[in-house]
Parts: sequence; structure tokens; C-alpha cells
Amino acid sequence: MAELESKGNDVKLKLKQYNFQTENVPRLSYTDPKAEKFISNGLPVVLTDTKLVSSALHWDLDYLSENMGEGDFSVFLSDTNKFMYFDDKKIENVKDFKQPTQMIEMKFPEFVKTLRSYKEGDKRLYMQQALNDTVGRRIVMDFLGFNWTWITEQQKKNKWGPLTSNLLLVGMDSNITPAHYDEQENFFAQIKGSKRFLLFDPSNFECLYPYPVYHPHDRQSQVDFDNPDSLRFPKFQDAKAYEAIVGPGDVLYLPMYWWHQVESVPGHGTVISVNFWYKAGPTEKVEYPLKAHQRVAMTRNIEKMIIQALNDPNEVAPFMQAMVLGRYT
Ligand SMILES: O=C(O)C(=O)[C@H]1CC[C@@H](C(=O)O)C1
Ligand SMILES: [Zn+2]
Repeated sequence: MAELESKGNDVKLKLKQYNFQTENVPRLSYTDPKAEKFISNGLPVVLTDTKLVSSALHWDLDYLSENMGEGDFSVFLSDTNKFMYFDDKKIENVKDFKQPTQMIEMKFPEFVKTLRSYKEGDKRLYMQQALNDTVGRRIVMDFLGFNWTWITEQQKKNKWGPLTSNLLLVGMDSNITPAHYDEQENFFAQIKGSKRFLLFDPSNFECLYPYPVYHPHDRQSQVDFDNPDSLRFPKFQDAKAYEAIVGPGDVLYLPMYWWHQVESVPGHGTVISVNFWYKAGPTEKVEYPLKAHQRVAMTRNIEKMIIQALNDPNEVAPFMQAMVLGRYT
């Protein structure tokens, strides 16, 4: 991280600047009591010394090529540096939906070869694949070497549900995952290269205009951060961002429902990360006023109920407008 800090201004220069203010996410040792407090309060924090993925810090393209085994890996291709997620099960709900990326299955060596032969104008690549039991023995050993003691203690202390997956991310620098939120708790471990996170508290729901729940881009912001449409999205300028830059060995606690845009920092070549997604724990006691993320969860349930009841995504907007316009406005 020192390298990044010493080039503080340079990194800032290389990084895109947006028109919203950003505040830094704290960087703390995992031994700092404040760090545990952030996690238990569902606030983002960068932990600098968990050694969570120390056993994988030697991972690079050659090592992974030799040891990732014979499995197929999901590789996304994009004409731009943006890789917006979409749920292909919801494509039928939206007429003329244009897929922003294509996904192809590749063996790891083939992925590396394609990555290394990339030239300007080619489709950009981003491998995003949950680690599974098809990986080679060395990767299994590295995986077993993760600091499971610490992370399992966090899972228990915060009463989270089970670990659902570890997503391996291998991408080109400058790749961007546009702003979205997930419904799981996440420890995001950086292995090679650096990533910049722009994070927004769930209460920014009104400023980030998520797609409708029935849309393939459910959970993704409709706002193009590079060219925000202030007429359609007037509150975007009020969004309050936090920024975290993570380098090898850093772990970002990314609370569920927190919005995040993830940018692979230019100039570092291949960027490798692994995330740890945990199901949320049970809500023990409902306290009022409801928390922002609980309100978001409520909007999702209401939208799902209306979609199911009307059985036609095109009827949802008129129905909700009829319910609200002139009555609650
Ligand atoms: O871990 C998460 O929640 C994500 O959104 C991952 C999916 C794309 C990844 C990236 O680093 O670009 C981040
Ligand atoms: Zn995410």
C-alpha cells in the first residue's frame, strides 16, 4: 500500500474524478477495537493486516495457469471497460434488452493467452468465477491457508449466516464494475494490483436510482457515473461517497446493501481479488425507525409482490403511480 500512498496524487490523477464529494474509508489494523466496531455496526472499513489471503499473495497469471486445474471459468467480454452485471433469467421481462457483456467459459490457460494477446480495440476481459473443487492441489492448499480462524470468528461474532461463495476475480487494470449493491455481507480480499471502491450508504437509494427489481440489471444503478443524466436522476448530485483503495493483503469489509463501484487501478497490469460472501444473519429484534437497508429490502419485497400479483412487468409502474400520485404526493 506504501507504493500507492507515496504516489497518492499520481493515483488520484490516474483515477477518474466524479462530481460528488468523497470521504476516505478508515484503514485500520484488525487488532484495533474500532475495526470490530465498524464491522458490528455495518460500516465499511479496510483491514490492513488480517493475513486473510496471505497464502495467495504469490498468485499471478503463470501460477494460476499451472494450478487452476481443468475446469471451465466464466469470463466476461466487454466492448468497453465497464462490466455491468445482469441476471439472464430476467431478460425476458425487458423488450430489446441489450446485454452489456457476453460471458464465455474458458480454461484458465486459454484465458491467460487471450489476456496476453489483448490489443487496443479487442474486447476486454474479466474472469469472475466462484472457486470450486475443480481447482488443482496447490490452489486447494493456498485456499486452506486462508485465515479461516479470523474470518470465521467474525462470522460468528456478527451472527452472519453461512459463507455462500468465494468469487475469484482476475481482470485487466482499468476494468470497472459499475455501482450496484449486493444482499450479502462481504469481506473483499485484494491479492494483486489495486482496486478503488466508491461506496455509498444504503440511504443513497434515492440518489442512485436502482433498476426495477424485475429488470435484468436489478440492484444496479441506472446512473452512468461518467455522464449522469441530471434530468432523469436529479438527486444523483446529492450522493455521498466513501472511497477505499485496496492493495495486496488489504481486506475491505463491504456491508450488505452498501452501494459500490469497483475500479481496477490503471498501471498495475492484471488485478486479482477474492471475495467472501456471507448470507445475512436473522433480524433479532425490529427497531424503529427502520434502518436504510431494511427499507431497501422492504421496497424489494413490495415490488416482487406487485410483479407477481399483476403478472406483467409493464403494469407495475402504472399500478404504483395510481397508488401514490394524488394520494401520497
Ligand atoms: O464483491 C462484490 O460485491 C462485487 O461486486 C465483485 C464483482 C465484481 C468485482 C470487482 O472487483 O470488479 C467486485
Ligand atoms: Zn458487488
